[in-house]
Amino acid sequence: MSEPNLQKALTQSDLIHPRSVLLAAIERVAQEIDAFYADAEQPPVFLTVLNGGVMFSGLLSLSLQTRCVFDSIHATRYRSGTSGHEVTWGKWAKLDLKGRDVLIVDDILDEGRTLSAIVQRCQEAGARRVNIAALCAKRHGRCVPGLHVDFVGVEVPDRYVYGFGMDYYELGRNLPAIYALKDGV
Ligand SMILES: O=P(O)(O)OC[C@H]1O[C@H](OP(=O)(O)OP(=O)(O)O)[C@H](O)[C@@H]1O
Ligand SMILES: Nc1nc2[nH]cnc2c(=O)[nH]1
Repeated sequence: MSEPNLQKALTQSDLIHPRSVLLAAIERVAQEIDAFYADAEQPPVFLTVLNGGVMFSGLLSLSLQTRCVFDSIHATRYRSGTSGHEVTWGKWAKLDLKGRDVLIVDDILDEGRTLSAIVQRCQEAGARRVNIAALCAKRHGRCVPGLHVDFVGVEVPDRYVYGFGMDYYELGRNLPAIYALKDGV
């Protein structure tokens, strides 16, 4: 493949969700999360999944009333490309998750293999309750059976998407909207 070119990719993509729609969705998700944790006995662990979850995580956390403690992990399956492989772990949480409520915060639910692996590791670490917030979820029937995402911002089509944290060959993460490559690109 030739050097990835973001400007060219944008000409071969559709704008799916503009910034205004994403910001409104994040506000709604924050309210849902606040309602969910209203009776929590201890601050949940707000666990950001690097790298793509960073923009969603930052905006979401600033809109939450819930008092949280913050940590992050890095899990990747796409390794700077547009197709998935097995999950590779970078960093894991520094906090002890034993007995804690954990809210996993990620950019996208696609096939759900990354989120499934993260949930499993949190459970193995002794988390009391594990829930998931994702900025977007892809519409298709290939998601890991049994995986439940509790809080979803927006749906995206079954195409490669990027922007608002998500990369196109590591480019475009700071585009303030979500784009999808056209089929066949
Ligand atoms: O549902 P799946 O098909 O498993 O894919 C979803 C995962 O893919 C993305 O991470 P990615 O591997 O692109 O890593 P990055 O966030 O560092 O770019 C995203 O952050 C999810 O964790
Ligand atoms: N950037 C990006 N990362 C993903 N991880 C899983 N699916 C996708 C996708 O469509 N785009």
